Amino acid sequence: MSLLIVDGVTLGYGGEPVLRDVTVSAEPGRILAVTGPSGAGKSTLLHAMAGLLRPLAGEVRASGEVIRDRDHAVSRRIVLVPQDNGLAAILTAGENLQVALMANGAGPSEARASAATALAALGLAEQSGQLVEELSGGQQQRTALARGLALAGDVLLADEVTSELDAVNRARVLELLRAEADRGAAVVFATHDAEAAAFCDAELHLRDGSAEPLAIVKVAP
Ligand SMILES: Nc1ncnc2c1ncn2[C@@H]1O[C@H](COP(=O)(O)OP(=O)(O)OP(=O)(O)O)[C@@H](O)[C@H]1O
Repeated sequence: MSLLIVDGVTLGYGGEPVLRDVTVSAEPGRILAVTGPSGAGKSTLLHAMAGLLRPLAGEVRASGEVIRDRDHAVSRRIVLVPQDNGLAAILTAGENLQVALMANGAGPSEARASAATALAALGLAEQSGQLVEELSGGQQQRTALARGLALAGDVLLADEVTSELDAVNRARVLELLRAEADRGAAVVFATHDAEAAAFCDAELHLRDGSAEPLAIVKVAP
């Protein structure tokens, strides 16, 4: 399992940096909440952790290795559940999981079984054969998380994975994030939801405007 370290990272898209000099670590067995208002840079930080966005300064390391790009992050078993779900709309829920699992080295029958288990854990057993474009927003969100959990990575980066869920499913997702940490993964959870953040072990709060220094407002003992 990997310790993911963000070390003095500055991130941006060409203009003023979105985040400056951010340092934080995501530890195996723990859930780190990344909070802050809309536009504060939560997704930007997760994208850098996932190798999708190259830092302007500083570095992201997993188990001591500097993450170069997304392919490298995938090889270090860093799994991203993106805010927009990233599902293929013309495939079924089950196929979305199976394709990802097979790309990750599973054989077809193992992929089918793991996909079924992960969808069932999210209450989506009945939806496995349904096209993603026919699923509700919340069902799509749960399918994307099921795919991320099925990949059983060393690091799970979950971007706003409860925003479209009712109370029952939100509680279910938080329990599954906890189980993922208990399995030994380092879990990073970007969220607007203060109650969900309180469920996590530590919190990194990003300030709007982002020129302000960042504060870790809660760190578990
Ligand atoms: N691809 C991009 N190109 C240019 N600017 C971007 C890009 N992605 C994000 N930004 C900008 O970076 C800033 C932070 O965006 P980001 O999506 O990281 O915020 P967030 O905290 O995740 O917001 P939300 O809670 O609304 O999802 C915003 O000002 C946004 O406009």
